Amino acid sequence: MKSAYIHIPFCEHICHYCDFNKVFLKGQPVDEYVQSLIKEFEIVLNETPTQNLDTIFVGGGTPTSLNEQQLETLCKGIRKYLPFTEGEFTFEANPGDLSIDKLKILAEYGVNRISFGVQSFNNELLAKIGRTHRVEDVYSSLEKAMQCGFTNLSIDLIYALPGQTIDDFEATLKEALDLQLPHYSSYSLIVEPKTVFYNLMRKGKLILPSEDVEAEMYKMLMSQMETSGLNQYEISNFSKPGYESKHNLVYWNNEEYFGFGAGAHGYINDIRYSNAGPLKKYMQPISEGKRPIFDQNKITKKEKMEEEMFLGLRKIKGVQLSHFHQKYNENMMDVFKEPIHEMMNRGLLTMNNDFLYLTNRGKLLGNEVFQAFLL
Ligand SMILES: C[S@@+](CC[C@H](N)C(=O)[O-])C[C@H]1O[C@@H](n2cnc3c(N)ncnc32)[C@H](O)[C@@H]1O
Ligand SMILES: C[S@@+](CC[C@H](N)C(=O)[O-])C[C@H]1O[C@@H](n2cnc3c(N)ncnc32)[C@H](O)[C@@H]1O
Ligand code: SF4
Repeated sequence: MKSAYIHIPFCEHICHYCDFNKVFLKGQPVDEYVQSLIKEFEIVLNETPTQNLDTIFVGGGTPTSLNEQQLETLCKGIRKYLPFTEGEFTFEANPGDLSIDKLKILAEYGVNRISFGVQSFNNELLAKIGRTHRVEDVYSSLEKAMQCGFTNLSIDLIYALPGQTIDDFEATLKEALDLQLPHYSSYSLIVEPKTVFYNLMRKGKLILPSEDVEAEMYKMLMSQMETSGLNQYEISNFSKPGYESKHNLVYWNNEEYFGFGAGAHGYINDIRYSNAGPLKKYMQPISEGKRPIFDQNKITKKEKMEEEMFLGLRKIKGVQLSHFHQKYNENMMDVFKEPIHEMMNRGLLTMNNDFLYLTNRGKLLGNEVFQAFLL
């Protein structure tokens, strides 16, 4: 499998929790940015010819903050330069941003999956975390998307938000699940440096649910998803059979992908790289026909094996011993003897005949487990 990620770094508002690479849309050189992206496709594909991509993911920032014309130009450029015939083609969207005209353009160019940043079904909480959409927008956006023929729809939720109670999250989950979508992602809030929430926290003005409450919310999430027939396939991701996000599985399976756009990261021919994040630093080299690389690293075999574990253990089915042997010609139980034993003794990892995977307790302490594999 091979993929492409394309980053659109514009947002019509900045949420209080978000530290992704993004800028306030107003006054930005959006047309020039779209042209730079297309030029970047051309430069990179020239340098690294590729047979076929299995998935494309346009994320952000907010891809749907582009206007109709910009969306169409971008989609045309994608289809012209990226070798993609069939597979998963996702756009991220903010509820309320998608007009029928925009949806028609996406459909026309082969987009077949939309992931909406819903976050919560509580209008008060939405306002508190700095979102501008309201619950009504979620319903109208989903309805429009379905009208335009989209069936592979997903929503993102965040839990353990400031002031959020277990009952509140339960109500949000119920509304989300009543929609009977084929895919859901639900992340626990991370308070990231340089965000509004971080500053509030430092001043002691951010009241967050306790760790115990957060763990309760996660357990409730898993059990409600299961009751609704959704299969947990990764720490934070749930789907109906066949609707797992193939793009994200490329990351967790430690496979390769191009990263296009400001701040995007990629992994091609054993090199992990990231593009320059600030718009000017991204666009300048491209205008001279050069790649906008900020940093790159050749990945050694040892690092590759570590990443295989670090990423692969996020999947609920875990990492496969026979696949590891086939890929690296090494025995996983030898290479990672110590962390595997330690994590198994602590009841965080377990094993069946060919898979090493997280226990229920391990799912709650995932980050500790993943870290242990960085030798
Ligand atoms: C970077 S956003 C981009 C998509 C779109 N602009 C949006 O806001 O929905 C992708 C997802 O990351 C999640 N996310 C962003 N910041 C987060 C944080 N600090 N903690 C937990 N989840 C976060 C949100 O669920 C969000 O939908
Ligand atoms: C947090 S995930 C949400 C995925 C969503 N839940 C789904 O199922 O499609 C998506 C975000 O991760 C970030 N992201 C993903 N791949 C990336 C890459 N290759 N380079 C930079 N950022 C990336 C982007 O900010 C993007 O909005
Ligand atoms: S969460 Fe989405 S809309 Fe909000 S600032 Fe981040 S990228 Fe923009």
